[in-house]
Formats: sequence, C-alpha cells, structure tokens
Amino acid sequence: MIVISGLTRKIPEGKTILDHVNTRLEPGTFIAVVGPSGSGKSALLKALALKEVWSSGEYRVDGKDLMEAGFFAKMKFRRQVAFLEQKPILYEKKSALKNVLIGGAEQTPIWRRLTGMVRSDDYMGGMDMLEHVGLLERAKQVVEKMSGGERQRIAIARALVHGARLVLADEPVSGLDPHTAEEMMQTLKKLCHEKGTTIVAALHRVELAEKFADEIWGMQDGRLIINVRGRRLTAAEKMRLS
Ligand SMILES: Nc1ncnc2c1ncn2[C@@H]1O[C@H](COP(=O)(O)OP(=O)(O)OP(=O)(O)O)[C@@H](O)[C@H]1O
Repeated sequence: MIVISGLTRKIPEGKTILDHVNTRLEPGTFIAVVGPSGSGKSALLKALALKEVWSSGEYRVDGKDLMEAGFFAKMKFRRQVAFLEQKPILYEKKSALKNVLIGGAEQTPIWRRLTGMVRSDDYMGGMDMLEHVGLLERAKQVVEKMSGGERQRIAIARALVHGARLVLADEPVSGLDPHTAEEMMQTLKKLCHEKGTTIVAALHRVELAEKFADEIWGMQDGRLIINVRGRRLTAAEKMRLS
C-alpha cells in the first residue's frame, strides 16, 4: 500500500504545481486522473514515479516514508515503478518479445541491456505477459511496423514482466482511435485485477475514466479535489473540473 500525504511541489519561479496532495494507492486498483490542461496530472504522475522530487510531504510505501528510506530501499522501490510514456521508446528492429524481455530501462540489469541476452525461463514470462496484453501471436514480429496501441501494449507488458507493482501512464490512449482506446483501457483494468498491479493513468476523457477506472482522481490547480471510488462523477463534480 502506498500512502501520500501533504505532497507539495513548488518550482523555483514560486508556482505550486502540486499542492498538499493526500491519497492512497491500493494494490490491484486502476486509477484515472482527470482534470483540465495544466491542472497537475502529469506532475502528480511524475512525483509518484519518483521522476521529480517534491518540496514537502510524505510518500509511504508499506508504512515507510521514502524520504527517510536508505539508498537501497529507494532503489528497490524504484525498480518496482514504471512510467509509460505517450509514445514508448522501443527497439524498432527487435521483436515484441525481445522488447518485453530486455527493454525496461529502469528494471533491466545493465548487462542484459548491453548484451541483449535473456534467460530461457524468462521467455515463458515474456510470452505469458504478451498473452495478457493480447499480443501473443505477434510475439516474434519486429515492432517497427506496429501500431500505437500495440506499442503501448508492449510497453505495458515490459513493465509488468520486470515486476512493476506501480505503473504510471501519462495519456496512454491519446492518439488511439476510440475502439482501440477502449480496448487499451480494458487491458489496463484486467491487468490490475489479475496481477494486483496498481495503475494510475492520466486521461483527458472523463467518460473513459468513468467506464473503466476503479477510482477517479480529479485535479485542479495542483490540488486533488475529487477522489471517488466505484461511481461516475456527478454533474457538480464535473463542473469543478472544468
Ligand atoms: N518542470 C516544470 N517547470 C515549470 N512549470 C512546470 C513544470 N512542470 C509542470 N509545470 C507547470 O505545472 C502545471 C501543471 O502541469 P502538468 O503538465 O502537470 O499539467 P497536466 O494536467 O498534465 O496538463 P495536460 O493535460 O495539458 O498534459 C502547468 O502549469 C505546467 O506549466
């Protein structure tokens, strides 16, 4: 369980881009972060992914505050966190399976990234994960001609095969057609529930959040002003986010 309290990020110019954010992230939960442009969705995801530091507040993982944790504890946690970019960076000339097995920059040991070597038992894990994201039949194909949705699926499989317990996805469905976007959301939800992974996805489209997410977080001016579970947003809540 991850609990954050009072998480605040001020930038040198004086602006507060995260303002006392309090929330918890339970295993196996699919969380959608919505809010207007510039409200702090990406900033929150980056803070949760430890990509950017915060000015004050606590980030507790299984009861321990990361700020007070030692180097190795932080490194261990960092390896369990994956950040999915809108356009994942993949090895274009390698197969989907190879990308899943060797690509995870933070989670993969450096010797493996340099040599491209994989252990034979890892293949099973990689194939298993590609099946979970619906790409088993394409495991051996090179990724350069794959669609945006397929590339996202490979990036997700890659994160999970390397043991990510927390996946942050910044606009994972932007640029996808409506049908593919829904399929992607369905995949994310299924992975959360089947694998116990926590996925936090920033989304522009509230209706996708309402249809697929277990929890919806609403951001406004760097503050987390709405946090609802298992229901749609009310008209008043949507107004507050506009
Ligand atoms: N490193 C930074 N330096 C200065 N300002 C920043 C930095 N990162 C974010 N901001 C500002 O913080 C605010 C929140 O940005 P953020 O990218 O988190 O918004 P967002 O909700 O993800 O927006 P969008 O939906 O358009 O992607 C914006 O006003 C942005 O300009």
